[in-house]
Amino acid sequence: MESLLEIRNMSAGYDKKVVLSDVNLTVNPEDFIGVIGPNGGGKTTLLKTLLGLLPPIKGEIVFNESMREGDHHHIGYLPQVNRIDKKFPITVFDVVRSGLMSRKRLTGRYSREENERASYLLEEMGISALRKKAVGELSGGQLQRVLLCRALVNRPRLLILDEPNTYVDNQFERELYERLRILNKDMAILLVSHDVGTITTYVKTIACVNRTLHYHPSNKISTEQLAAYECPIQIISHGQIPHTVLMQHDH
Ligand SMILES: Nc1ncnc2c1ncn2[C@@H]1O[C@H](COP(=O)(O)OP(=O)(O)OP(=O)(O)O)[C@@H](O)[C@H]1O
Repeated sequence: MESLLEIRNMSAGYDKKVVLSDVNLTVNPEDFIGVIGPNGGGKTTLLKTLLGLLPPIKGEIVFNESMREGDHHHIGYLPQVNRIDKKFPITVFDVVRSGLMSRKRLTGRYSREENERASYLLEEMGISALRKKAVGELSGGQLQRVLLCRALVNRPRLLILDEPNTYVDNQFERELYERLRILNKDMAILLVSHDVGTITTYVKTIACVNRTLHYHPSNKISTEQLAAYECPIQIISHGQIPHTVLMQHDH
């Protein structure tokens, strides 16, 4: 299996409430997939199943051998910043290292390489000076940078980002998307976004999620196609859509 993972005929949901059904998706190492869909369509549910937080009701997710390390999958995850408890008294450096948690459990402490990796990422992201700060003291943009370091510290083969354009910091948002382009040379990326403009600018392919998943093997998508996938653009978009990036139906 050359792909990183395959979702096969999966249904997922909560307490017998099926949110997603018949989901099939193959994620390859070079993929940059934008995940879009209306509110409540099941995007977060899909992420939860990939992260192993929610077992499929039906079907399965098959991970490539290279994605597995004990019970740990090589997935880096950047949560929505508003899902983070900022009152938690933990330093920036420890948050970054917490991305290594499953390794630490084996030995009880971090190796020199792991500490160096965490320091390197802080340096890379231009936030070394924040190393000893408590996360509660950070701005939204700073916190996002820290969380991206955490997502990358374990050298993931797949990076999952949940709605990064809810970032408060516009400069970081631009920086982030440029950074993702570079990171995509080394890892697959799955980006959940409400911003169709961003999606079509940066991603390579699109997954429309609304009760099921329609895979669109291009980053150009017309409003007609979105409608056919039951992902009408008015429902998805929260802001203005730069329609130049959307394919016209006669193309
Ligand atoms: N823990 C839960 N228990 C029961 N139902 C849930 C739970 N979490 C989500 N749901 C329901 O599952 C459906 C899909 O929700 P999900 O959060 O996956 O959608 P989404 O596409 O991520 O939406 P949004 O764009 O608003 O974040 C919704 O109807 C939601 O109410």
